[in-house]
Amino acid sequence: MNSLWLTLAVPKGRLFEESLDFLMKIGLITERVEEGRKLVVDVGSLRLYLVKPFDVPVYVENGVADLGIVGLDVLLERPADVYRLYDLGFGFCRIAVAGRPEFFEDYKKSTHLKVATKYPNIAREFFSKKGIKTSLVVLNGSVELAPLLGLSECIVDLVQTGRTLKENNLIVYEEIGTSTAQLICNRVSYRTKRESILKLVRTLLEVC
Ligand SMILES: Nc1ncnc2c1ncn2[C@@H]1O[C@H](COP(=O)(O)OP(=O)(O)OP(=O)(O)O)[C@@H](O)[C@H]1O
Ligand SMILES: O=P(O)(O)OC[C@H]1O[C@H](OP(=O)(O)OP(=O)(O)O)[C@H](O)[C@@H]1O
Repeated sequence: MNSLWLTLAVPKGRLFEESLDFLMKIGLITERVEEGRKLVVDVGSLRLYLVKPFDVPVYVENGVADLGIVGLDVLLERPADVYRLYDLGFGFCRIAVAGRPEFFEDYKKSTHLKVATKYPNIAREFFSKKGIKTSLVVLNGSVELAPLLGLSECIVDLVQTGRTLKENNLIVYEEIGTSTAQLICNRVSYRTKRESILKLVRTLLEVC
């Protein structure tokens, strides 16, 4: 492995293709990589680790990967001791509170809410700043089902096109924030592989 070799944790799933587009655009890779069963892929001067989105900061924080690509939503939910090098711009979505239209007036008056979410820390912090107590129901997906079935009064989830909310007759109550993909870096790698990383950042600033 030469000194130019960098390791990068890439999120599988929704952000995968755009992450590769980005790597191609800045010339770090010249051929596409398939999202298959192979989890370590050497391409160009990079070693890619294909991991779950929520695991990207874990690999970077622990120094197993020098760099990572991850949604801001993940970093807000699980803060990691890493450098945030660059906002890559893709993977835009909103983090929002949503629920049934009929409950909206009660929502605005509530001092205690039952909230279903995949983002318990974001939800807790948001409502606690507003002085609202929460009972959290942590789910792993299809969160929109919770208010429909009475499991919660509202949800905190990602909204991109708004289609999932619409198809389930839910509305956005409030926006908490937005999220885009971020390039993150291990703190030690930033020093020990400074030359390669700064070269990458310079290219990125020229091209993006
Ligand atoms: N509409 C959206 N819904 C979910 N994630 C989105 C959306 N738009 C952009 N993203 C970004 O994509 C990331 C999630 O990707 P993906 O949906 O593949 O993973 P996941 O749902 O966390 O994983 P898995 O489905 O494997 O449990 C989010 O962290 C966010 O940054
Ligand atoms: O506004 P939209 O464009 O409809 O996107 C939002 C939906 O996409 C995500 O779910 P995902 O597809 O990742 O499935 P999941 O519910 O299993 O997490 C998110 O949790 C919303 O449910």
